[in-house]
Amino acid sequence: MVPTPITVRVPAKVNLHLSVGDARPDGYHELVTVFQALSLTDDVTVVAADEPAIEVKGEGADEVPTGPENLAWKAVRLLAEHCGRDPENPGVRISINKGIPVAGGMAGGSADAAATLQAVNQLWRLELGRDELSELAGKIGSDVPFSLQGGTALGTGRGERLVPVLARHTYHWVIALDREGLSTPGVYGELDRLRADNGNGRIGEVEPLLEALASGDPRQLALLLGNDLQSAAVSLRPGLRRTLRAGVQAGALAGIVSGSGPTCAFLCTDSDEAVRVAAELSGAGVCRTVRVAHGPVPGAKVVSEEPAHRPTPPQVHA
Ligand SMILES: C[C@@](CO)(OP(=O)(O)O)[C@H](O)COP(=O)(O)OP(=O)(O)OC[C@H]1O[C@@H](n2ccc(N)nc2=O)[C@H](O)[C@@H]1O
Ligand SMILES: Nc1ncnc2c1ncn2[C@@H]1O[C@H](COP(=O)(O)OP(=O)(O)O)[C@@H](O)[C@H]1O
Repeated sequence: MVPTPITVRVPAKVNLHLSVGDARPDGYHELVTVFQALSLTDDVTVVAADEPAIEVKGEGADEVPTGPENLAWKAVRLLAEHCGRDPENPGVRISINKGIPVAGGMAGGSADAAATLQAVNQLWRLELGRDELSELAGKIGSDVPFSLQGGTALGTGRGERLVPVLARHTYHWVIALDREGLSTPGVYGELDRLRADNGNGRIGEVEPLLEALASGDPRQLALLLGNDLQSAAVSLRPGLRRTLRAGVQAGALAGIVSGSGPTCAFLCTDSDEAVRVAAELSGAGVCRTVRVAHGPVPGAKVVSEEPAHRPTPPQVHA
């Protein structure tokens, strides 16, 4: 029988609010964050195969590991252990098509892990429920549970404890990608260093932002976007200051570094304005490339389940 591949589409995220507490004894920082899933996506396809393998295509594919460090592999191994299969020989081939910038603070690796959990759950007919998958997701990385869930959500703990948030509106974003990524632990470490040196300021409470999301007014939301990691990302990549300024000068309501950066996200009033801001920003020469996106969008979702080699349909000639 021809094996049936399963493809899951999974979104990037931006943190609308990212409040970072002190480092915990385990090295992680206590967070209060609001995630929003955006329409930049990766597609992850899994198929049963004698020889396990991983293939990565699309934007930034060269920078993504194809060995055991790939978070998609970690997801397969974890799921294999969980259901009593051999994690060394799970019999799965994975193909990742990247649309989410790599090492950009948009949780691309986490997204691939979430998509793989979802896809392999279906491939092996495990029927694990949402809560069980989310618990496994949290073992892979702090952002993985959100990539599964999508939408808009409040995250606490390491970011893995989630509560959905009411968001009444579709928000329109311009995403400015930088030439090179930043390391997440490196940015957290830089924040600790800045705080030890000068008591670096902290963003306010999350409640006003939650109220703005409930109201659905992008102008109100724009005033409340905040990210404690932004100063650390800018300290490591000073050029981001110019990018953030250029987006607002181009007409965005506000700009923010996405998570640990260096991607910058600009909130716009509507989709036409986002296209206009994107065009102007791409001409300003402050970033590698520019995308438009909207959110919230759903989390990891199966988009196709079809035979790998579909018979060619008969050709009809006019
Ligand atoms: C900063 C955020 C914001 O959503 O994402 P990115 O912007 O990088 O995508 C996350 O906190 C990143 O989450 P994720 O990328 O899943 O991180 P993990 O694999 O769990 O941890 C990688 C490293 O980041 C640091 N880390 C992560 C989460 C956290 N709450 N405190 C931390 O200090 C630790 O040094 C940890 O070893
Ligand atoms: N499937 C994957 N896609 C992208 N990066 C991955 C993947 N698996 C592991 N990585 C590693 O994770 C690092 C962080 O990538 P990514 O998750 O895209 O960014 P961020 O943590 O900034 O959101 C990359 O530099 C890469 O080495």
